[in-house]
Amino acid sequence: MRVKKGKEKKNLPEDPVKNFEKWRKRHDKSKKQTKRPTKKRDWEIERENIQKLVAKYTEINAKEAIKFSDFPLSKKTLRGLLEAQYRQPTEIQRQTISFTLQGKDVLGAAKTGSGKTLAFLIPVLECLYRNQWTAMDGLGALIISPTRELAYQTFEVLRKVGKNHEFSAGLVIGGKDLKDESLKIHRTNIIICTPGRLLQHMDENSSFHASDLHMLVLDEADRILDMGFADTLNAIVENLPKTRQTLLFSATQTKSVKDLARLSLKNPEYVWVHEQAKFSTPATLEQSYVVCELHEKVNMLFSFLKSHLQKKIIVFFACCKEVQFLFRMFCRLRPGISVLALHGKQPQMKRVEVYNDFVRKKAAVLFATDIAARGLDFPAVNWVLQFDCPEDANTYIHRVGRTARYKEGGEALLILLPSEEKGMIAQLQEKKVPINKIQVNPEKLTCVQQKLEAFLAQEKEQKERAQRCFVSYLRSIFLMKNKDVFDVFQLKLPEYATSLGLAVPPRVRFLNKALKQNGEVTQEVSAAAETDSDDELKSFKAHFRKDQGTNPDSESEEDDDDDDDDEEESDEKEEVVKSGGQLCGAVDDDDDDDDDDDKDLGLLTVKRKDVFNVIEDQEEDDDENPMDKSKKVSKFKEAKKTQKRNFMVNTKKVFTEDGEAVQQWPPLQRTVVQDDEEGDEDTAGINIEAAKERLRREDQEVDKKEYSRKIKERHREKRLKEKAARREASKLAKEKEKKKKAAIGDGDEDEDDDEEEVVAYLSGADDEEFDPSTLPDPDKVCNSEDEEDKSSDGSECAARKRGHSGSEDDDDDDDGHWGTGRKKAKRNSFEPEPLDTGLSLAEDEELVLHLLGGMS
Ligand SMILES: Nc1ncnc2c1ncn2[C@@H]1O[C@H](COP(=O)(O)OP(=O)(O)OP(=O)(O)O)[C@@H](O)[C@H]1O
Repeated sequence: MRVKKGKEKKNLPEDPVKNFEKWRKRHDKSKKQTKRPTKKRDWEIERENIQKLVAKYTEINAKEAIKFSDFPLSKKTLRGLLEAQYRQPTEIQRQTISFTLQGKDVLGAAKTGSGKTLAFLIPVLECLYRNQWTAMDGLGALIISPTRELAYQTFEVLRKVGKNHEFSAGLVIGGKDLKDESLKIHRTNIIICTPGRLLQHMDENSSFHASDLHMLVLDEADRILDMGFADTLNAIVENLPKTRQTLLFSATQTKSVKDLARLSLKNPEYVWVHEQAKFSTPATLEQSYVVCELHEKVNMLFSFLKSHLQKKIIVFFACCKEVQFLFRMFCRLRPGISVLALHGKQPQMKRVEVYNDFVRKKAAVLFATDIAARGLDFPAVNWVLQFDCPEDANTYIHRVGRTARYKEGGEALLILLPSEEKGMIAQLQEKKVPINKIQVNPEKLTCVQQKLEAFLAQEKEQKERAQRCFVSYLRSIFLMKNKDVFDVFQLKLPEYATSLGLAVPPRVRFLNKALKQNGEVTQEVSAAAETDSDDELKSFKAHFRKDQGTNPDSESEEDDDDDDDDEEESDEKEEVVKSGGQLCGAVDDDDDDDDDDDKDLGLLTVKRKDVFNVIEDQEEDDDENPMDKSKKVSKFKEAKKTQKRNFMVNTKKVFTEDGEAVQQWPPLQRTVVQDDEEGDEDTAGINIEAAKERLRREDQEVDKKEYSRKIKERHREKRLKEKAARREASKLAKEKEKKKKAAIGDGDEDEDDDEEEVVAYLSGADDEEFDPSTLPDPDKVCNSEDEEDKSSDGSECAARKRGHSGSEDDDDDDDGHWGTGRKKAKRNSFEPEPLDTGLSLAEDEELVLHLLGGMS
C-alpha cells in the first residue's frame, strides 16, 4: 500500500500554483537580464528633436553660418535643400533665417536674384515643423504673390525644398476651377496665392478659414501693399489672426510706416542687405540706354533681335495690346528667333505653357508686359530690353532683374524717347542704377514699316489690332503719373501710326478731351469747327480729330479698346510660324478677364494719376452707346453745315385724290413756330434748346395723335376681319351640323363640336397666328365703338384684354408696371355673371357664335 502510496505520489501531477510561481521567477529573471528601453513613438522623437532645435535658436550666429546645416534647421528641410542643390545660404537668407526662426516679423530687402524666395520658404517649413502641423490642422502659412506666374514659381520651389515634409501645399490663383480649389483648400497647410483669388475664397467658401494661421508672407511686398491691391489686402488681413508672424520681402522694399501699420507688424527686424551697396542692381548686370524716336522703335527692336539670334531675351512693353499686336507682326516678320508672348489677357493655361516654354528654351525672345517684371526666375536670360520706358525706377529695377540672377551675368537695354530721357535718367541715378547711354546708327536699322503695312492690308483683324495697340499705348502714356517723363502731347502721332503700318492715326478721344480741358488748343478746335477750313483742321485733325465717322481708321477705337477684345480675340487660333528654321510659337490671345488680371489693370490705373481729370468724363461718355453719340453729333454738324452752305434738301410730295399736294419729305413741322425763336436762329444759327422744345411740342401735339389714330385704324380693320371670319365659320358650322343631323342623328355631337371649334379658330386666324385676346368679349358691356375709343387713349378695354389674354402682362402687373390693385378692381367691376342657358356646351357655343355673328 505504502509502495503503492509512494508510487501513487510519484505519479501525481505537480502543483500548478507552485509551477506558475517558478515560471514567474524564471521569467522575471530572464526579463531583467534582457531588458531593453521601450520604443518611443515617432512624434515623441520628433518633439524631442524640435525641443533641441528650438533650444539652439537663441544661439544662432548668422555671421558665421556658412552652410545651411549651420542653422538649427530640421533634417527634413536640410535634406530638401541639399537635394535641390542649395548648400550655402545667400546673404539675405543668412541674415533673415535667424530672425524668422526666433518668430520675429521681418522686412527683407535685397537685390533681384539674390535668393529671397528661400529666405521665406525655409522659415515657413520650419514654423510648421516646429508646431508639428498636420493636414488636419488646416492653414498654417500663407504666401501672397502679386502675379500668378510668381506664385506658380514659388510653389515649384516649395515643392522641391519641402518634399520631405508631410505638409500639404496649394496654389490658389485665378484662372483655375474655383470649386475644385474650394474642396481642397481647407485641408491645405501652406497656401501660395494671388490676393484676389484668396479673398474670393475667404468671401465665398464657408469651409475656409485662416484663424490658426501662424505665418504670413508677402513676396514683392511693396507691390502688394501699393494702391492697386490695397482694398483686397486690407480685407484679407482682417481675416487673419493678429498673433501671426509676418514676413515682407522685395528688392524695392517699402519703408512706409503707414503700410506697415496696416499689417500690424510687431517690432519688425529690418534686413536691408544691399543698403550700403554702391548700386541697387546686380553687379554682374551691364546696363545701357538708347534714345530713339517713337516711330523708330519697331525698327530698333527688329534690328536688335536680328543681331541677337542665339540669345534669350525678354522685351518689356507698356500694355497688353502692344504685346498682342507686335508679337503677331514679329512672328510674320520671321526674325529668325522663337517669339513668345506673355501678358495678362491670355488664358491661364496658355500663360503657364508660355512660361514653361521660355524656361526650357535656350534662345528665344519673350514679349511681355509687367506681369513678368517681378520675381520670375527664368534661367539664363541674356538680355532684358525695355521697349517702353518703365513707370518708375523701381519697375526698371525689377524688369532688368530678370537677367543677371544669382551670380550670373546679363545685359539690359532701355529704349527712351527724347522726351523721356531727362526725367527717367534722373530717377535712375537717384536709385543708384548705373546706366550708360549708347548711340545707334539709325541708318543701320532695318525698316519693317512696309512689311507691316502689307500685313495690315492683307488682314483687317491685324489692322484693328494695330489701331488698338496705337490707342492703348497712348492711353498708357497718358495715364502715367510722372509727367516729367511721360508727355503724350510730345509724341508724333502720325509717324507713330505709320511705323505700326497704319496709313492714318486712329482717333483718340481722351486726348481731344485732355487738350480741350487743358485749354491749349481750344481756340484751334473751335476755329476749325466754325470755319471748317482745311488748313486749320490739318494739323489738329491729323493728330486727334479724324473723328465723327469720317475716317475709316477711326472707328471708335478707344471705346472698343478694352471691351471688345473677347469677341475679337476669341477667333484667334494658335499660330505657328516657321522662322528661319526656328519655330515661332504664338499664343492664343483669348481675353480672359479674370480677377487678378483685372486687379493688375486696376492697380496700374489707380497708381497713375488722372492728371487732367478727364477719365471720369470719358467713362461717362463710354457708358453711352458710342454709335448714338456719334450720330447725335454728326447730325447736328451736318445740319450746321447744310445751313451754312445753303444746301437745298430734296422734297417729296404726293397728291391726294382731290389734287391737294402733301409734302412727305422732309416731314413738315406742324406746330406753330414762335417769332422770337425764328429770330434767334437767323442771327445765331441753330438754337438747340428752342429746336428741342419745338420737337417736343411737335411730338405731343401732332405725332402722338397721328400715331394713335393710325393704331386705332389698324385695330378696327383687324376686328372687322376677325368678325367676318367668325361669321363665315359659323355659317360653315351650321351647314355641317345640318348635314350631320340628317345623316347620323345626335349621338356624335361633342366630337363634331370639337372639330367645329378648331375650324372656327383656324379660319379666324386668317393666315396669322390667332390671338384670342383680340376677340370681343360678348359678356362685357363694351361695344366695339367704346373699345376703339378707349384703346386709343390708354385703353381700359385693352387693359382688360391683357388681363384675359397672356401671363406676360400679368407679370408686368406684378412688377408694378400696371398697378396690381387698380387692375384687379377693374377686372372685378367687369366680372361676368355665369349665365345658365340650360343648354349643352355645344349648344352654348353655337349660341355664342350666333350672337357674335349678329353683333357684326
Ligand atoms: N542658397 C542658394 N544657393 C544657390 N542658388 C540659390 C540659392 N538661393 C537662391 N538661389 C538661386 O538664385 C536664383 C534667384 O533666387 P530668387 O528667385 O529667390 O531671387 P529673388 O531675390 O527672389 O529675386 P527677385 O527679387 O527677382 O524676386 C534662383 O535661381 C535660385 O535657385
